[in-house]
Amino acid sequence: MTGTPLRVGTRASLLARTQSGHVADALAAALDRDVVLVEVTTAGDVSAAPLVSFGGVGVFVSALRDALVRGDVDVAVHSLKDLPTAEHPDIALAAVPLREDPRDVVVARDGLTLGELGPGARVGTGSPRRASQLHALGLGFDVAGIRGNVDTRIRKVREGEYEAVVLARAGVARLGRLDEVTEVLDPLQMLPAPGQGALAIECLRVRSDLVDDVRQALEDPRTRAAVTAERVVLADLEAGCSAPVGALAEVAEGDDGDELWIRAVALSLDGSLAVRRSMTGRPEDAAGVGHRLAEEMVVDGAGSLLEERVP
Ligand SMILES: NCc1[nH]cc(CCC(=O)O)c1CC(=O)O
Repeated sequence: MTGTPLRVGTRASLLARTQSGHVADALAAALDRDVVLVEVTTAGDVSAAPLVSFGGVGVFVSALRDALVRGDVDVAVHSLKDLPTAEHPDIALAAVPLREDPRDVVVARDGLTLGELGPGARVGTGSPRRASQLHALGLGFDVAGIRGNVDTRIRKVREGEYEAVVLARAGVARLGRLDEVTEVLDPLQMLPAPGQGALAIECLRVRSDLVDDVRQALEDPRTRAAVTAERVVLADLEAGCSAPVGALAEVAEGDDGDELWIRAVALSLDGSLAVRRSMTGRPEDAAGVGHRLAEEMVVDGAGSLLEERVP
């Protein structure tokens, strides 16, 4: 290996460093180059305030993007679900690697499942999407906000502060903590966040050779199609609706080539109202499928879920 090392920017958390480390190894092998990880601290890592209080989804992402734009790093690795749906003018989503299992999981006391927890059980999540779907189960959970990394959240169950927490399986898996999981949630009951379990590898658009190399090295076209459809649904619903949204698309071989299947839900915060829809289409038309699905959901009332039910 020769030349200057490729600088891969990562958040400093253990989860981020673990997933970025895998990306760095894969890039080093595919490009036959030295690769170094560069840690970038983000507002989301520093503040313990609820995420919604300081600008929502973009907080984990902007510091890494700033480092790309400044030229401090060549490549940035994010959890794709943390990316804002709007494209950045100067930054390309160079690659979407094969995603992990996108489902949510439960870590509950005494090995319990959600169905085995009693009414009034205190279940921790900081995500409106998870909170509303927990309420929608109708089990009377006391859904309470929680912050902190995966480790902290699991510890809060151990220490009795919460009877259960809901987490992304992908994050728990990347940290090697799957033995703590007491239930893997069926997407029928808990649709994951759009892009959950997938990584986003970004580079500056002007560095088109690097964009090509990174795509060649890491891209999984089926994951790209799936997350494209999911994120289009989110973007379209965000335009006319601030309700929590879950979406999960899968691409599988059909009789006539690959087929994309997507399910999505938008809910009122208290979970009492939900619009659920699914659709199939071709992976090449992933964005089109997402647009049509969102349109059907709006016709079904997704846009007015929150306005009518402000608590
Ligand atoms: N919200 C923060 C966040 N961003 C990505 C993951 C997990 C990994 C992933 O979904 O790719 C998590 C933790 C969680 O939701 O449990």
